[in-house]
Amino acid sequence: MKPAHYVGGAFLAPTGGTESAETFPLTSPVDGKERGQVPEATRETVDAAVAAARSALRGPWGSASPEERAATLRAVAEGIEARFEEFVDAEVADTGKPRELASTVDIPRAAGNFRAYADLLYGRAGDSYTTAVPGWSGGKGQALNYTVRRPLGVVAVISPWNLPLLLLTWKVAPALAAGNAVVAKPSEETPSTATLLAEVMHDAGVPEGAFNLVHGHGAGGAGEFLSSHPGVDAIAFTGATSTGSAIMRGAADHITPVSFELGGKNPALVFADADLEAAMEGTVRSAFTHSGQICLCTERVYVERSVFDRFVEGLGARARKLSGYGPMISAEHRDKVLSYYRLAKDEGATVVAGGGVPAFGDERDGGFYVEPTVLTGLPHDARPVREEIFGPVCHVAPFDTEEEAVALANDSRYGLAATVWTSDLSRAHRVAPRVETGIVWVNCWNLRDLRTPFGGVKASGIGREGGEHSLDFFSEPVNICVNIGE
Ligand SMILES: NC(=O)C1=CN([C@@H]2O[C@H](COP(=O)(O)OP(=O)(O)OC[C@H]3O[C@@H](n4cnc5c(N)ncnc54)[C@H](O)[C@@H]3O)[C@@H](O)[C@H]2O)C=CC1
Ligand SMILES: O=C(O)/C=C/C=C(\O)C(=O)O
Repeated sequence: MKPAHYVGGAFLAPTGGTESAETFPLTSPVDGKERGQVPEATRETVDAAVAAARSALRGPWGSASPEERAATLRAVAEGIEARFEEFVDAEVADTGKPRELASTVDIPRAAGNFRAYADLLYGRAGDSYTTAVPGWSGGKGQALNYTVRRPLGVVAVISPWNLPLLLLTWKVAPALAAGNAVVAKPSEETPSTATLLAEVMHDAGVPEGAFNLVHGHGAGGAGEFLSSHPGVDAIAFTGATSTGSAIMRGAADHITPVSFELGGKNPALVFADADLEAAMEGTVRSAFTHSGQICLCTERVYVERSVFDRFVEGLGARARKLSGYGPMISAEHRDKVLSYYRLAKDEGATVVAGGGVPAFGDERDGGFYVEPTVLTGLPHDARPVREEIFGPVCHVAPFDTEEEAVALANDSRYGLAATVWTSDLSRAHRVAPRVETGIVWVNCWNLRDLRTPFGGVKASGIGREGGEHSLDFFSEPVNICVNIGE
């Protein structure tokens, strides 16, 4: 399968139609070798995609009923499931992530995203108020106010490389459910499952122009052309906080609304009363799943002093035993993560586990792997403790009081997700609401119910996605006031 743009219901050959001959190489993170070429969308291709989306809103897609839209979403979910292994192969090839992760999380969740929003469409209720008509308005009796929701129009979806199909569909599904037309731009590192999704959309009979796909880079490329496009009515983005700022600057010219899910420096608080084995196992998952390349991953662990040594020893031993993990997405990202490993050592960190590059003695030595790493001993203001690394690494520090634990967790520019490990129910309910993040897990991590609000505070994002929250973002409430007289 070759990555291709999908515009107005047609796949564009890299050298045909409005497309230029420009392509860029796709590199395998597993062995560093080139795996193919990806077309780079020109400004004209992005214009064509936005125009196709606009025209779909005037056609059958724009007049489809919620029931018809729900049926379309279900057909897409079934289409993904029918080609499940192809999707898994493509996601594994692009990211190098363990096959088990792609087949138990990424691809099932992508189909699940379409099903969840098909179901949610049936549960939507609107406001309705009966209002007395005041004498000063020249009338009497009553008026009926009710609210309908109108799609925003053409929605740009810009997604990252870490959970490529999961995060793309997490936005595309509610955007379509709400009746919008979409132009999607996946990460340049991971174009394959998005192209398969376009094939599924095509085969499922999604009306032409309702879903469009353009490939290419971000700054100065397809991402920027799309997010600053005057024909785009809303932008949904997941990725780096710095990219969010850049997109916001472009969006400002057209007052385009944004939904942002950005970076994190997520804390875990481990109290002495916690089930320590469960906390260690949970932290291994939260710090090292997908080699730490999930925005929800734990990078700061605060442990009550009386159990600190035991926790560090247990976490370090588990980290050293990890095998079968995947690589960083690119050489550039590997170098970034390794620069933080070096910085931590230079700043006096104790390396409890990892800290370098693994040697496999096979093709993976040409890939972009780094070791799962546990650090201690850095001051709270050290850069590796404050900045998002986005790799398989966490720093563990002790605390003495609940107050101090909460203060340490909150002393960050980010506020995406936190985990609290305690067996004291009162403490759990006391601490969780005081942690300044959009999501707090108690005695678990990344346990997801797709109806719940998902997103971050501070530099971790703007708005919430999930369930009704996504449908609210992707539609505009319109109040209709009818004078019904006496
Ligand atoms: N969910 C998260 O929080 C994620 C955070 N990151 C963080 O971002 C760092 C860099 O990873 P990248 O994939 O390069 O993330 P990124 O934020 O640069 O890219 C995400 C998406 O935005 C697009 N993009 C980049 N610059 C753009 C611009 N100026 N205008 C419009 N679109 C633009 C990219 O092409 C890609 O589709 C990582 O090291 C990590 O720290 C990366 C991926 C996910
Ligand atoms: O929606 C999920 O379950 C996971 C979301 C993860 C991210 O947003 C991320 O890693 O970027």
